[in-house]
Amino acid sequence: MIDLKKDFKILNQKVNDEPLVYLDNAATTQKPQQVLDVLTNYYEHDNANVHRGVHTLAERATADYEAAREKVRKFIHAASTKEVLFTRGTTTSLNWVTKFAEQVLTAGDEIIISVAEHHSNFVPWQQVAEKTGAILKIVYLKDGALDIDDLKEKLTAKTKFVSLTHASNVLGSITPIKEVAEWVHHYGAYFAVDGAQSVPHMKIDVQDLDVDFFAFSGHKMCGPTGIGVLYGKETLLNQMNPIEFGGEMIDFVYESHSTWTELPWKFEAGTPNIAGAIALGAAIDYLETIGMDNIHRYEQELVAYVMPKLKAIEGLEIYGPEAVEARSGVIAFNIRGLHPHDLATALDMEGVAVRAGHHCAQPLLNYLGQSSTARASFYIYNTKADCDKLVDALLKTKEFFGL
Ligand SMILES: Cc1ncc(COP(=O)(O)O)c(CN[C@@H](CS)C(=O)O)c1O
Repeated sequence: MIDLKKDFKILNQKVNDEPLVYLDNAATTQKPQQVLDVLTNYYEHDNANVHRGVHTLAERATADYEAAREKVRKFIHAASTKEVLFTRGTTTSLNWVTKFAEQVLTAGDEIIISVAEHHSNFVPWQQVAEKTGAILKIVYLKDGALDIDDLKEKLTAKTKFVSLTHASNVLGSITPIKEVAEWVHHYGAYFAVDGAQSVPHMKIDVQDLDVDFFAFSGHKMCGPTGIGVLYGKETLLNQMNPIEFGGEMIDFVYESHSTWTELPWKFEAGTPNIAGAIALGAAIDYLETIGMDNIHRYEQELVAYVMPKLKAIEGLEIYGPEAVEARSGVIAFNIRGLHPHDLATALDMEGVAVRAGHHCAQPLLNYLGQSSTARASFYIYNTKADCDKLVDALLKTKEFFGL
């Protein structure tokens, strides 16, 4: 991978007099100049509301907005732009899926999620189970990843929804979505996938995976915050009631009732995040220039490089699958005798930015017997020198605390 840092001015700064080493990409990624320029250019030259005006700027803004939707469609290989809904991000997308679940679930139906889910794919399902009387079943782990046998055992004729993360934001484990989809559909259930930590890092083909819903966030893939996507099969989105009501999503408003417009706009009430969507399109262009397979391969190279060095640090415990090829670029770890927050603070003193906490995955941390961990997460602009700086800063931290 060529050194991409030149596209990311933000990375060219010192933190505590040390060069910044940004390793918190699972939280949010940095934005290349190419994306920032598109965002600025939109506001400087094309800004207007979409689908509502015939004047030139409105036509240009609408064309740019819908071109971004087409870029998303192509990026995830959806069959139609009708299946690409712009949302605020993964959390909103998954909440929308549970609104559809509320429509179709009845008491006694079963929902399956895993213990490794992010809160945005855990709490909404708790809520919909409570509202509908459906039963929420949890699948557990084996060797640091989803236990497929446990999933198969828990699938029954009563299973109506399965919702799983494609890649864990803590374990770095990657779930075999295509295999799971076959099992889920064999039982006649719907399958939703949380793609927040997979879409930025690997090629996604929603038709090949045969998922019913797929959610992801723009800010985790070089795009701005506030824009995300919910992919849904057209047949299901046509059955789904609108989530928000108002302008744009209507066909006709009578005094007595209203009718809805066609997909995808049925789900886009009000003025959308026009600039965010257009900038997400620019982020997709940027990532496609590098190539998603190249990105996945490069991240696995970094993980393969750093893992032995981390494992050689006495007292450092790593969570997640052993095999590098079963992992994304997320590595959660703890050092015996050191609170993760103290560890992350000490690393920050060395210019190294990692996350510490429960990573919005408290059921998982509890299952691991931990209240919190530190977490390093790599992306396209990280280098082996960044890996070496992480290891060096960890050793200095251990020395500082006399561990
Ligand atoms: C697997 C997974 N699923 C959903 C989300 C939510 O994404 P939003 O863009 O915030 O809606 C995230 C975001 N995880 C961040 C913030 S907690 C992390 O540091 O791990 C995620 O990792």
